[in-house]
Amino acid sequence: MHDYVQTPASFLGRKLMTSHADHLAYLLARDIDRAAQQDIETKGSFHLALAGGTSLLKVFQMLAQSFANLHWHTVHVWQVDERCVPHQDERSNFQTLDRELLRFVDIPYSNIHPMPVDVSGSLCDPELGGAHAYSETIRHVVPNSQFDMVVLGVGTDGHVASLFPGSPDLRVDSSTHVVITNDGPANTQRRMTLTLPILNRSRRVAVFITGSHKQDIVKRLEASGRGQASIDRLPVLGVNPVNGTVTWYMDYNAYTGDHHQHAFI
Ligand SMILES: O=C1O[C@H](COP(=O)(O)O)[C@@H](O)[C@H](O)[C@H]1O
Repeated sequence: MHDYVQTPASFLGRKLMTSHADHLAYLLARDIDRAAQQDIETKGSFHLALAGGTSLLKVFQMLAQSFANLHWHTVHVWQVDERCVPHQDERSNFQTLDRELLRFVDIPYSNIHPMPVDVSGSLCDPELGGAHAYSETIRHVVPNSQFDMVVLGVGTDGHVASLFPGSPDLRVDSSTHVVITNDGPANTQRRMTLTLPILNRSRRVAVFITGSHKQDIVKRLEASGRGQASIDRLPVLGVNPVNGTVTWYMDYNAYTGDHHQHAFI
């Protein structure tokens, strides 16, 4: 006897989409494709910022396999966050992005915007001003510094991009768009990351959460209050674009865990 669970259409007041992980990756890739087609038709370009982590691998692969016909030459790809490691390092988010997506699509080199974490072997050296440089590139290339779509993951501790619980970077002023952080757990090295103010300027945000190891964080988010104290504890709660949409994509394992069968309502 299967246990049927109906999932609601919203999570924390924003749209929720649930499915099995593979299908969910397809749905998100399809939504990126649709948004890109719409924006390319109306304004001629599409600025897409992509997070790192393992959950998004399936989405990158899906985009490469099923949506390679998108007009990639008018798409700009940006990074949400990056570890301060060389691009050849397997921990590099850019390496993953390139390996799983960029090398398979027809995107011009000049439309790819890796975070400058490795400048001639100097990794996130504050003297070299990499965070400022990335912020300036965004300001010059992205109209109104407003990404058309940002795709995020969530850590089991509630971190989003490379903004970790308790980080002072969760309280930066609205003009600070890119920072170097060193606030993660002991085993995470320094990183470069977009901040909440620029994420919250985006026109569309997708948050992709899969796997039963994310069940606890989903429950904590659901039970949490709002306000700065909650954001300090669970940074993803700070993603709340005033003029943009947020869609949560959660697979059944992350959302309802042990139940076997599910249905949309
Ligand atoms: O460290 C990071 O973690 C989050 C979540 O990653 P996942 O492996 O659990 O999918 C990710 O969104 C972030 O960009 C990344 O740098």
